[in-house]
Amino acid sequence: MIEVDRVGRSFTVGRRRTRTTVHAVQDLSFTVEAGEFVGYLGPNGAGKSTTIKMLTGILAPTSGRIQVAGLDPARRRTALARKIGVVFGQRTTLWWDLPLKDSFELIRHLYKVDRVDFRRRLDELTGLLDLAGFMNTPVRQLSLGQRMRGDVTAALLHSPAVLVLDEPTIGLDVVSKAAMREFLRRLNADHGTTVLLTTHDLGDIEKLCRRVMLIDHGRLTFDGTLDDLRATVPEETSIEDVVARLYTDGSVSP
Ligand SMILES: Nc1ncnc2c1ncn2[C@@H]1O[C@H](COP(=O)(O)OP(=O)(O)OP(=O)(O)O)[C@@H](O)[C@H]1O
Repeated sequence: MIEVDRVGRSFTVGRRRTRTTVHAVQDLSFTVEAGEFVGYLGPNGAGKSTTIKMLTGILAPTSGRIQVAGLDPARRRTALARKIGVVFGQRTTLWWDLPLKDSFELIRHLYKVDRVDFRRRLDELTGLLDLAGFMNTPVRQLSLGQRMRGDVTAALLHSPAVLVLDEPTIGLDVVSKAAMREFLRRLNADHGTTVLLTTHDLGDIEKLCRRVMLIDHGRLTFDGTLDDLRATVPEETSIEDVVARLYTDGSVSP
């Protein structure tokens, strides 16, 4: 479903004499099969957002090749939009001044979702994410947790095969976080939606992901199961300690 083959992305920063090249992602290769739920971890500045922007066609790679749902994201961004859903936890894709339900209606038009399919899907998502109480509320008046549920719904209205999530539980309280995780778990289990999840919340990873990929300084430093990741340290250690050690050492020795 997702194929990343020796991908690099660099940025030129500064002017004239201070001009330097930042290698945000380097020689990155991985494959995600249909139906997988994969966690994508890395310290600040590691290259996670750059990867996600390339997977969704927002940025083109400077080298290598990417295929998502059989399409080159940068070249086929519009076609890909029909097959992929994206949630950036720190930003909203909803219309700030419109009631939530109007945002959804606009998305139906943009994605040309059949009216009957849309109704069915929205009813299902309204139930699962408990949206009914604020469907008529303008987005700017929603709490963070309500807004996030709205954003996740917006990303799924066209029933995409792949969902890419960038910190979907950031700022949520424990109850909202648990509800969001349970929703994502069911989405993957019941609909077979392929999910790539970027988060700094290791609870998300522990609850949801069997497979974890770690990126550091733009390079993949680990790709394996959560158990493999834990096995990289000898004693009984929390996942936080394991990951903190990896971020500090920058390498994994099984
Ligand atoms: N548009 C840009 N121009 C210049 N440098 C950039 C740009 N976007 C990202 N970078 C640099 O590329 C590197 C990777 O950034 P990226 O945002 O992908 O990291 P990240 O893993 O998502 O970090 P965080 O966890 O802090 O969100 C960083 O050094 C960053 O400064």
